[in-house]
Amino acid sequence: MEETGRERKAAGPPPWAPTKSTVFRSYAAAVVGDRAEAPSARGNGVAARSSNLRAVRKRPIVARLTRDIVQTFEKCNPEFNYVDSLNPKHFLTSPAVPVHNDGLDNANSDLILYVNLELVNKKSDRRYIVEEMLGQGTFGQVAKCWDAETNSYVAVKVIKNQPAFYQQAIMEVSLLSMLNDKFDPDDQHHIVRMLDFFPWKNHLCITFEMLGHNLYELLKKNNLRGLQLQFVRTFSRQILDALIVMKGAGIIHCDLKPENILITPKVNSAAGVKVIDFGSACMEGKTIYSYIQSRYYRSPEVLLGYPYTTAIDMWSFGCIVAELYIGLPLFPGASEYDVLSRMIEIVGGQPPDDLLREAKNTRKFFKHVGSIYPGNEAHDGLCSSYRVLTEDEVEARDSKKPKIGKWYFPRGRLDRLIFAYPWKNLNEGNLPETEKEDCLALVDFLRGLVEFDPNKRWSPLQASYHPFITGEAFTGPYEPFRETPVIPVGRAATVDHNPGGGHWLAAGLSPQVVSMFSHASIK
Ligand SMILES: Nc1ncnc2c1ncn2[C@@H]1O[C@H](COP(=O)(O)OP(=O)(O)OP(=O)(O)O)[C@@H](O)[C@H]1O
Repeated sequence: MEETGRERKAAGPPPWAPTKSTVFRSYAAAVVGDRAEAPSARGNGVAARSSNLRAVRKRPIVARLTRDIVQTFEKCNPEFNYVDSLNPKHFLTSPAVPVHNDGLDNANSDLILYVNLELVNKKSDRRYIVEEMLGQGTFGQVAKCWDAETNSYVAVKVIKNQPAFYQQAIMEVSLLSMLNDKFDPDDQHHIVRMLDFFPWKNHLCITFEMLGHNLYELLKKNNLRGLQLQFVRTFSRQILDALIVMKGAGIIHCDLKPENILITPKVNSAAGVKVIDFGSACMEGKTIYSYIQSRYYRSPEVLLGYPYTTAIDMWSFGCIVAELYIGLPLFPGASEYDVLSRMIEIVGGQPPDDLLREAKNTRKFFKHVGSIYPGNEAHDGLCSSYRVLTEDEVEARDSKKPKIGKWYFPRGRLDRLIFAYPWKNLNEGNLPETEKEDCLALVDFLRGLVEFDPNKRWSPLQASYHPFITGEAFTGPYEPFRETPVIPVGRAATVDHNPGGGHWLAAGLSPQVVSMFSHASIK
């Protein structure tokens, strides 16, 4: 049941499939008061403050004292000759021991980055000067660089020097160029902008606009206490906007999580976010890998090995919305079994029988018992033929206990959880009317996202009409309009008409996005 290397291999995982998440350790350490030692989810412990001259610019006193320091030395001593190569390097990559690629790469095939290293697009002669590390991930490293041509900072992702990573990075480049150029030419839909890409010393480098902290970092800064509802709403609306565009393009992100949603520099003092990291993305209908998504945000159909669609991103999105509100991941399972057990306990019910019948991994988690198990009875009045395995049954089968993580919030159903937050033993009755309505709307919103059945789970467009998003009064459970199957615009030949466009505009969608979804009908 655990994610052993052998199991990953058997499932035909891509080399970039998420490794055991360190996020949980990070949260756990933080929650038990060991925040100082909590490793960053992105392992950017090597990120160092640069001491180079460019960085010095940011500190005015030091800047004044050291400005033109080389020229000053030269004036004092005509013999003085500054040689860049003798300057001790301030390494940003860890480990920085040269192993491969003529000593340019470390043992992990990462280019050894140091302050002031130049990454050059030889075709355009555009130079990016490395300043500090922003993050180290599965694919490679992301460094903050100075773009001398535009006099601005950019984020450069330096992909590992290995063919599989290179190939998948090419996919990232092609999907993102399609999203940027064709689906979001005016940069209105909260998707990161790719600015450039080029090979450098056998590494593919992808340049992005420079964004701010990711949402996990934001929650950490807030002591994992969750955000005010207005920010949860604003961020949710913007992420949905990006998801609408992605679904229209037929692109599944496959790794939506707080670390991949970055805060944008404030425009008119308005808070904003953008979706990043299309390094695991694929086209709908061309799904190759079964081992995808980070564990806490992994959808039931991916856990169970069932064919997946853009609906898996909506599951992850639901997990993110809940996490933004409560400050902690909704399903921080230590193993896939633990994640699924938490889903069943928090959401209530279980995946539908037809999914369990067809999924490849059902036997890892469920026992076939005949039509007697309550299963989804509370939802659809039907008994299930499948019962989830107990921990003892898993242990007896695997000869080891399944890994089960701690619970950092009160156990119970989603509605109780939202109403009880911030765990002050509140119940619905204690809340002021306005907050109660907000909470009811949030619970109802989440209900449509963390829905076990991918066919019933709301699409991004359907979710975008929920009162939690539109800000309309919440008067009762939301019934989404019926959406006819959409041929993703990425594959459709033309977009010819726009039924119900006016209505969609009322939901705050731009005419451009509305025009992309001319295939949906509003009932
Ligand atoms: N445009 C950007 N601006 C600022 N920081 C960025 C940018 N892009 C990435 N980062 C930082 O680098 C981290 C890693 O980026 P990204 O997720 O693209 O790399 P990755 O190798 O695919 O990571 P993972 O293996 O975790 O999926 C992000 O969480 C973020 O903190």
